[in-house]
Amino acid sequence: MQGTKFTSGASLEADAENVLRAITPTLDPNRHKGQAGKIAVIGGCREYTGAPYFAAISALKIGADLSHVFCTKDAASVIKSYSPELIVHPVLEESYSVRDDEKGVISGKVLAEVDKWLERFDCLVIGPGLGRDPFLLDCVSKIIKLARQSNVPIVIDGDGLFLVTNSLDLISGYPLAVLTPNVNEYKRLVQKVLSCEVNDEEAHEQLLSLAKRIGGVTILRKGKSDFISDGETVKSVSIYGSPRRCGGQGDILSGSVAVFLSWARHAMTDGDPSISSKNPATLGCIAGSALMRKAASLAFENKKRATLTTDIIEYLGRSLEDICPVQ
Ligand SMILES: NC(=O)C1=CN([C@@H]2O[C@H](COP(=O)(O)OP(=O)(O)OC[C@H]3O[C@@H](n4cnc5c(N)ncnc54)[C@H](OP(=O)(O)O)[C@@H]3O)[C@@H](O)[C@H]2O)[C@@H](O)CC1
Ligand SMILES: Nc1ncnc2c1ncn2[C@@H]1O[C@H](COP(=O)(O)OP(=O)(O)OP(=O)(O)O)[C@@H](O)[C@H]1O
Ligand SMILES: [Mg+2]
Repeated sequence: MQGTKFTSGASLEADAENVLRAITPTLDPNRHKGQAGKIAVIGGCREYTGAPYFAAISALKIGADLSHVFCTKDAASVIKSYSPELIVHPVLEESYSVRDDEKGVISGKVLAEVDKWLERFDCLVIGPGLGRDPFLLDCVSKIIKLARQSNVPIVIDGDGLFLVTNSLDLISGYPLAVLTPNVNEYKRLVQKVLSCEVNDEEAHEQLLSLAKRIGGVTILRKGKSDFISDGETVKSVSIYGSPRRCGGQGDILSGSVAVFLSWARHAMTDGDPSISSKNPATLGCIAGSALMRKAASLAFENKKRATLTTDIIEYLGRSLEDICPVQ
């Protein structure tokens, strides 16, 4: 991204610390469990158990009250064993465990299990460690449709992006959808939606038109700087992160964006005038990106080359505390 039009515009840089301060709720003794956020991650299969864990535990470490994971049966006991804090639902099925003649019934059961909970969630994160099994992705398409009907915000990452890039109708025109593509995922989106290649000379305009063409979703393009657009504006978050590119940092980000998006919506409902005209999805992305990068830089200061995703997660709390101290 260096040397592009995109990075040269200093005015693009978001005032991330003030966004974090505006949307982070105070710790009020009158609040009950759940009011600081109930998040669910849809992801976790035979191959990947780390990614949904990272997303779900990050949500808790930032300050959400409850974090659920909906994953396959194979992944569930593994994810539970990482943490007793997570509520894990072993409901998803992959093709290898389902006969063709059972698919309709099983798909109905998966949907019913998720639907029981759906309206209680403030945000879903769809995709970390989901895998690409066609039957499983078909069930997840139906979950996305249900979430839309119930106006539940969704953050789409990892294999969730693989799914929606091939079925854009799932999210097109849904302003409560956030896409968090990495370099590969962004390339696939641009190719599919704009029928061209990524153009870093016109990166700002390209991101705007991508968000506009998909129809009002918010896109957080991850990279050396993160760029965020809802089709109306473009913002960047460039605060220093970490030079370590260990896997899992995007998963932290997706869980963080889910919490901050929920908090931003609550702050707006509470009538905070400093953010009343803003898009909560954009605010959630700015806050999530800034916090993830700050935590990564603190972890790197301490662990250098040995920095891993679990180390970064340990710094999420302190990073938020530095910006918004508990009163
Ligand atoms: N500890 C964990 O559990 C972690 C798990 N993680 C989880 O991993 C998943 C993939 O995410 P990622 O970031 O590796 O995807 P990305 O950069 O597009 O791909 C890199 C290359 O791999 C290939 N490829 C990927 N999946 C494929 C498949 N099923 N079958 C075939 N090819 C596949 C891909 O090829 P292409 O898509 O271009 O065809 C590209 O060349 C996702 O669920 C994520 O959450 C991460 O969050 C890290 C920590
Ligand atoms: N070159 C970089 N310098 C600093 N931070 C970066 C750089 N590249 C990515 N990041 C940060 O790391 C986080 C994850 O981005 P990344 O592109 O690694 O996602 P990802 O490939 O989806 O990760 P994951 O391994 O979890 O799937 C983002 O918050 C982004 O800001
Ligand atoms: Mg990723």
